[in-house]
Amino acid sequence: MTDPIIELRRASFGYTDRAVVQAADLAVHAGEVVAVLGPNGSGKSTLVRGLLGLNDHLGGEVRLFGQPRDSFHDHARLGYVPQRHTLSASVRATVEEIVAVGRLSHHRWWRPVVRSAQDVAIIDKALDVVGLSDRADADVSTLSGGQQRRVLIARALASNPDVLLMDEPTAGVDAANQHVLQTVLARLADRGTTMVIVTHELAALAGIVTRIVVVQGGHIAFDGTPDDFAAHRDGFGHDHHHHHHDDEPAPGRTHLPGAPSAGPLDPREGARR
Ligand SMILES: Nc1ncnc2c1ncn2[C@@H]1O[C@H](COP(=O)(O)OP(=O)(O)OP(=O)(O)O)[C@@H](O)[C@H]1O
Repeated sequence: MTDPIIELRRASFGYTDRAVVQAADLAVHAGEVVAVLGPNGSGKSTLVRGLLGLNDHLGGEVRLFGQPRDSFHDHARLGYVPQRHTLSASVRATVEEIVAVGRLSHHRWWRPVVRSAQDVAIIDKALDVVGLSDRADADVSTLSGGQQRRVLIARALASNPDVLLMDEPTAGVDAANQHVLQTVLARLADRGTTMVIVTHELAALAGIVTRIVVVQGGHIAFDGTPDDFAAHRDGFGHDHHHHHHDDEPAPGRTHLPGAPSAGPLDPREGARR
């Protein structure tokens, strides 16, 4: 078996000297799609950000692609879509320009950035995967929140990462756009993309997820297959049923078949076509 892409051994992460995630053991291998579940404040974001080096590493080991994280510098291999992040309204850039930023990590900083034919092809492909090819020249400030999250996923994809880490990619997104995002994630899973997805919406990822990790009170309380999870879920005190307000689909709404075009459920979209 090859080295895990991500490996934590008794790893603790937190903020200054407060350990939020404690003694976490986790190994993610190529091709896995891992859903990270758990109640609000349990430490899911802290875990994902911690393994990326974005908060304090307070103990244990973190290895990326078989190397200790401190000696790992090939950051383009990790794509990260942060939580509740949309693009600032003050950004004056087109969708395509934002996605092109994902290519920067493949250019030497001391050379002028000239976009190669390969860059262009990868950018086009990333836009296609998230269903935004037809909006490539649109100003990002004119896109809905859900579309902006898809731009950020495309930007992460454009760096051709070996693993994509996403923190609640469907949070704060309306039902129609959530369905589009689900389609995007399913397409990525079909292509064999390794993913770690923090979510409160496991049902939306059914059929995609190969493994479930539950974080509770800063500890990994469960790590197993979706079948094991289904068999054990009553042991988790129903915490994972705790819906995040942002992620809760609007009552009475049905998902539109035939994504990726978000369609008439999002009035903002229709107005702009
Ligand atoms: N930047 C920060 N500085 C200090 N404490 C923080 C910071 N970010 C998070 N925390 C604390 O860490 C704990 C875990 O937060 P975290 O965001 O990891 O939880 P989560 O499981 O991702 O929650 P949610 O489902 O609400 O996104 C919380 O007690 C939170 O207050």
